[in-house]
Amino acid sequence: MTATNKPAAGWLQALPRDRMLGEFSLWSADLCNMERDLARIEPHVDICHIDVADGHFAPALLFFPDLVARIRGLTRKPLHVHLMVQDSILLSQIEQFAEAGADLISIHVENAAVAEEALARIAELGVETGMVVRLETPLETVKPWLSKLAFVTLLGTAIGVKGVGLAEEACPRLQAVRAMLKEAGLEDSVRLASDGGNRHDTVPRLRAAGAETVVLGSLAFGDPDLAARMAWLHALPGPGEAA
Ligand SMILES: O=C(CO)[C@H](O)[C@H](O)COP(=O)(O)O
Repeated sequence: MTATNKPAAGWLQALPRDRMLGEFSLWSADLCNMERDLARIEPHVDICHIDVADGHFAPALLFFPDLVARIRGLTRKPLHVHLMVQDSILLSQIEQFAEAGADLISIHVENAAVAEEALARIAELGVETGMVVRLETPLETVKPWLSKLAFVTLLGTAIGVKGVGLAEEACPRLQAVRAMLKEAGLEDSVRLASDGGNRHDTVPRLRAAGAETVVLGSLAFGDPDLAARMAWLHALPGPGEAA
């Protein structure tokens, strides 16, 4: 595959709305065997999720543009870049990850001081716009931005960690944002995602609370049967649907 494998404009709107989608977090791939793992997930994954962290905004140092450009050449699936970086470098990171081939770039609501310019730039670059909310951040902070977004992600754990369980408040927070979207008439235009703590027992609860996509780390890369994992995910009943 080559860089020409980038999905066409409108890819996000073309994804089904009547079933839960699976984003796979490439942080949980075998980092020394990324090409092998990308080939294994290609027939199954809905969106590839790429965490970028600068060691300040979030504790880890994760992914960089040249690596994402290489990944772009190895997959036809959409690349969602989740930027966990300080305000001062946000715009430059947006430029670099868009150039590398990102299809959706999410910034944090906690980047509020530069968020307006950042979201405008993401859109100008022809990339879908997303925003992520840390677990401890009040949900009202995302409300003013909703009309500018195609994607909202709520963290279900502390920022920038993996291997930890879902926080109790994750499901009520999803329900609250789902209600906010409905009230604003944006339910059909903004997708709601949950990132962190996604396990076999927590994902059905997140789906019932209104999550439309979940970021899977070990639940995907540790599963020998991805076809069955995705069939399970796609069949989970949504809010108000019978189990
Ligand atoms: O992006 C993430 C954390 O920010 C993923 O949720 C992370 O890769 C989770 O891994 P796991 O589900 O194995 O804990």
